[in-house]
Amino acid sequence: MTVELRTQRLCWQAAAAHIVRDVSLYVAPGEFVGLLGPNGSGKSTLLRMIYRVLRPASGQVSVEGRDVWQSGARDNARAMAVLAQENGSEFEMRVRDVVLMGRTPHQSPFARDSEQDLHLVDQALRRMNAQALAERLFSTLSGGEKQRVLMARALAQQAPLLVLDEPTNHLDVRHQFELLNLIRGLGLTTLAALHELPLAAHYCDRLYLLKEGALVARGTPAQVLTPDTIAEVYGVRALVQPSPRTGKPLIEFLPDELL
Ligand SMILES: Nc1ncnc2c1ncn2[C@@H]1O[C@H](COP(=O)(O)OP(=O)(O)OP(=O)(O)O)[C@@H](O)[C@H]1O
Repeated sequence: MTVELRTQRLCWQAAAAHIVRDVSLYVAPGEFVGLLGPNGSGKSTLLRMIYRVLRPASGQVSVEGRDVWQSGARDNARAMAVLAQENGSEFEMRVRDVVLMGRTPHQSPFARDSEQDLHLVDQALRRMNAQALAERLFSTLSGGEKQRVLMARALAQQAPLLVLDEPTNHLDVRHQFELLNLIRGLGLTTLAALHELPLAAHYCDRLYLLKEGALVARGTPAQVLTPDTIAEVYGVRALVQPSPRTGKPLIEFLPDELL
């Protein structure tokens, strides 16, 4: 099953500051959409309203037409798996039990973990190449290992929608590719905040670009990742040309020519 995600005119403010302004976006069933923007542009705040941690000042979030803020936490957890930025590094739990938390929305209260739950946990750990960590204490893992385990927890949840806040954070280059290949291969509806423009260009079907809380560009990677837009939003000069191999935008940053 795949689902669609829609936000309509989402706003959030802190004191008098408008942190997210009027953001309407759409992720089609099975689409992998990237959310880009500089530090502090509002990506995490927007995602937190989508995954129902931060109540919007105004606007709506709906999954398959159902308003997430009108639905229960359990229904939402079945529909949406989340990789948040605050990564729960305080967990004093075995890795296997952290991943098992992903099964909670499917379990009835006080029920024991089923064979199916344990099987899905093993499968998710294998997919994230983290089986060897299963018996370790989560708090003792490296940053990248934690990230892979939390991604395994999101996979074990078997939700049709993934909302990911910087999923490649802490990952080395090979693990970044493995994770993004995996996400693309799952074919789930996915919205991911990303910092690495070259990765977004290669992996995402479409992109939304935030600046100071508002959307300033949307479209395919080739439409969004132009030298002018990168200069305007990030203050960095870049050369962009289609890859001879994939046709997707190849970005060469010019780090000595900051604007
Ligand atoms: N509770 C709050 N009170 C005041 N300001 C806040 C609050 N939460 C977020 N902000 C501010 O809102 C802005 C957007 O923050 P947010 O974390 O959404 O940005 P981001 O695009 O995810 O940034 P980064 O790329 O650095 O992770 C920042 O300037 C942040 O300091």
